[in-house]
Amino acid sequence: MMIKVSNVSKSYKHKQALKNVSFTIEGPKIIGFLGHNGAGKTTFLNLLAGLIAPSNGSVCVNGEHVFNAPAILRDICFVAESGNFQEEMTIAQSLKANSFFYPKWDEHLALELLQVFALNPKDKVRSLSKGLVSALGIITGFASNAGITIFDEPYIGLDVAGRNTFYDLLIEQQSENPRLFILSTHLIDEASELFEEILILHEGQLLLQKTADEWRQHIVAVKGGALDVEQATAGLEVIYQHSFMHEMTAVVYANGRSIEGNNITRESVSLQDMLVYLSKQQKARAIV
Ligand SMILES: Nc1ncnc2c1ncn2[C@@H]1O[C@H](COP(=O)(O)OP(=O)(O)OP(=O)(O)O)[C@@H](O)[C@H]1O
Repeated sequence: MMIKVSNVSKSYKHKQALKNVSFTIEGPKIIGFLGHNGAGKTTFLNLLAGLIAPSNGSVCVNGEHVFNAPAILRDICFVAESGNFQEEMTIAQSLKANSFFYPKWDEHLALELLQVFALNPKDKVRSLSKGLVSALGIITGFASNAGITIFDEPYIGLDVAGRNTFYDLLIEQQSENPRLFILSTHLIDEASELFEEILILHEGQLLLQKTADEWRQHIVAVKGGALDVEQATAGLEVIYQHSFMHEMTAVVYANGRSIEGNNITRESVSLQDMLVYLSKQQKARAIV
């Protein structure tokens, strides 16, 4: 599956949620789609699921626009943050309705996962706790077998055990039946080992797109005296830079180059920290 996003902007009445965003993702792969509150993640995921149209630009899957394209949408399953289920249906009815919609639906997996999450198929969606609605979303997402499966904050209300079950399922499904999974979550460090590629949005703009290897091996925080750090990182892509007195921290994309110098330290950067660095850098740029 290939998603091509070209110059996409999306405005609501008083708010521009996405600003000229372009990128390409190719799967199968597990993608981490990250950003602070209000960054535009859900807006983009709604666009990708064909639920809303962009104000400008295009979102294409395998070369076709997703908006108003019923055939493509049968291969894209969007599990929304709030749980997009009919409240009056029972769990069994909800799963049945989805099985009619998604041509590659895996009934056997759906039944197995009902037991894993201890859901009673006769219960009405309306009666479920937040965690159990999340479980129903997780079951629907995996059983849909859709080429693109999107989980937007899939485990609200689920405890650690439930979240670990989700992570295990994601790994198991990706090895048995590889798909393009897109996962948007605030629990970044918890999920970061799963991601094969990361996209970070900030205030409607794409700040970073890197594979997990690029991020783990090549993104480095260099700390030390300002002149030493500047010298050691000269010519590299700077993700974040901050000086205080004569000390400096620079987070750089080393791209295979070794970073040498006197009186400097080099540290790897967790994904959670990178998100913080990126948004601080954006704020600093906005002030300048
Ligand atoms: N239907 C809407 N009408 C008006 N503004 C909206 C609407 N949906 C989203 N927005 C605004 O667009 C911006 C992006 O929102 P969006 O929900 O896409 O962000 P997000 O990254 O998913 O945030 P969160 O992590 O908090 O869910 C926010 O400022 C939000 O208030």
